Amino acid sequence: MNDKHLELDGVSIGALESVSLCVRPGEVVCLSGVSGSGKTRLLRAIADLDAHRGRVALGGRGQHEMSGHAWRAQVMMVPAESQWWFETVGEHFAAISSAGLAALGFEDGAMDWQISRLSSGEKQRLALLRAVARRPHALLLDEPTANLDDATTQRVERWLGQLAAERGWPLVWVAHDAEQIRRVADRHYRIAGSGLERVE
Ligand SMILES: Nc1ncnc2c1ncn2[C@@H]1O[C@H](COP(=O)(O)OP(=O)(O)OP(=O)(O)O)[C@@H](O)[C@H]1O
Repeated sequence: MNDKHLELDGVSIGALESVSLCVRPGEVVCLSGVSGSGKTRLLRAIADLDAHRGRVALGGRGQHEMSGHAWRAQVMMVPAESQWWFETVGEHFAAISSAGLAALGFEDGAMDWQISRLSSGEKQRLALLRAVARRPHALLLDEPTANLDDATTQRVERWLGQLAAERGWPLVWVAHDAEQIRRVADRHYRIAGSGLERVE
């Protein structure tokens, strides 16, 4: 199990200035804010996908002490719109995770599906499974249930919450839905102006 904290110290990107935050292993921190307030950009800064100022570290090791590729293998972002490179689902996975597929409402046969046939909700769930299968040490989720119905949303929430606790991931979860935030968050911050404001 991972025991590494994800730390942001004075991170600035776009309109956000000097954001500092520490997410503990197994802790779910939700980020909300109006459209365009900078939630996605902050996740992209944490994943070292966009240029930013300030320090981001996992377990005391700074983002810039390793290549972007090595960093993102540990601090993995699942964007709102997933990218797929091969023709079938299974080609994106090193091995079949029957338990993971079942937890997300799929049978093993889903590995043979063509990417072109996937619904947005199927893509979203399979992108989460793909990220989890790569054994990250921290996870950044951008509206991971945006395309899902209520029952599936809650199934995915339970699955992610359990995995974060079991594997000790610091988890940053961008969400809009207040009910969802109440269900999943250990802490909740709203983007207010150029910073984060704690919501109790
Ligand atoms: N690469 C970029 N360079 C400059 N500005 C950008 C860049 N990417 C996004 N922006 C702008 O930064 C602001 C924040 O964008 P961001 O995607 O982080 O918003 P968000 O809070 O995730 O919004 P939403 O809830 O609509 O997804 C927006 O005004 C957007 O147009």
